Amino acid sequence: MTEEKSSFKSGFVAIVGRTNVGKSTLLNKLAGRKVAIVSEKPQTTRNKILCVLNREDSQVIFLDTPGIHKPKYRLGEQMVQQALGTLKEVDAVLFLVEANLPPGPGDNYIMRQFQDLATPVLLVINKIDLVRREELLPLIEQYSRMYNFSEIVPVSALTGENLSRLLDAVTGYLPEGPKYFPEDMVTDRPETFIITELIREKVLHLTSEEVPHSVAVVIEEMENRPNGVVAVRSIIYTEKESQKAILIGKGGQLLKKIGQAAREEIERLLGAKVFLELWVKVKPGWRNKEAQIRNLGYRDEE
Ligand SMILES: Nc1nc2c(ncn2[C@@H]2O[C@H](COP(=O)(O)OP(=O)(O)OP(=O)(O)O)[C@@H](O)[C@H]2O)c(=O)[nH]1
Repeated sequence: MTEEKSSFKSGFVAIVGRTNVGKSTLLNKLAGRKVAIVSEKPQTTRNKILCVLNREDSQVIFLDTPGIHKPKYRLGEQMVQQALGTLKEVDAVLFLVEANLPPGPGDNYIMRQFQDLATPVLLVINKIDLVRREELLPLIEQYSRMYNFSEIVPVSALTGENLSRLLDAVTGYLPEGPKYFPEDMVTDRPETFIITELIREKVLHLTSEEVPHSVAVVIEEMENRPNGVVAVRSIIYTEKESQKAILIGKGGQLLKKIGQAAREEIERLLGAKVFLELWVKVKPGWRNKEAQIRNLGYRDEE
């Protein structure tokens, strides 16, 4: 994890909205040429990282949560529950609607998922270039009667109007945190990268200075099991036997703690149950960079 000044903010933001509201257009415009990561792989039961937006003082990771949208076919209860779990755990939710249409059944369906949700929901009224100003106010009033939105931001994803205001608003809901992704990274496996970083972060938090910051984490295997569990096998490389012993701890206690803490966060990221297997190996001179390169080149059997 890159060291940042304490005021750096980062977090996860779920984007929801029915088809055609302009989700892709918005993301492309927000990311501009700075898009670091776009995952093309369709993932039906897992949260998909849509893009990672880097600003000077923040990093926003936008997630898609497929189970929230009005189902074209009957979604499994498990998938809906997972999606709702995601909404609970992200730092903010962006709910996209269209300025040129009144709230419809698709919008209502999504808003019903927000009931009892503590996460701030920002209403983004898109396509304001299609309506006159005086039409906007009644629409804003209509939506605010339907749900207690934390903020309402009218934008045009097409022209870019008000998008910087939207980003400022979103950043306001992010906690202080690390830069999860390097700015120049381009990969279609962002999850793999972030999982190694989460494990590494737990190692650093739960060990003393005797274990240097140069531990490397590699994902050996990642598999989506038919029961919806994502199985991850990961190796933590240390430089010396003594460091390995520290990491494992008495009776394996520390490694267990690291695994538990990392697993909870990986589950939050993927929106799925995770089975995490951690191994510690000694490899003198193993540099972190090599681990990253290896992870970026990671492939699964498909
Ligand atoms: N006038 C106008 N058109 C927009 C705006 N944003 C998106 N559109 C148009 O709306 C249509 C749908 O936009 P998309 O970005 O594909 O919508 P989406 O929500 O990603 O759609 P799905 O992928 O089907 O969920 C496209 O024709 C866009 O050009 C906007 O701010 N103003």
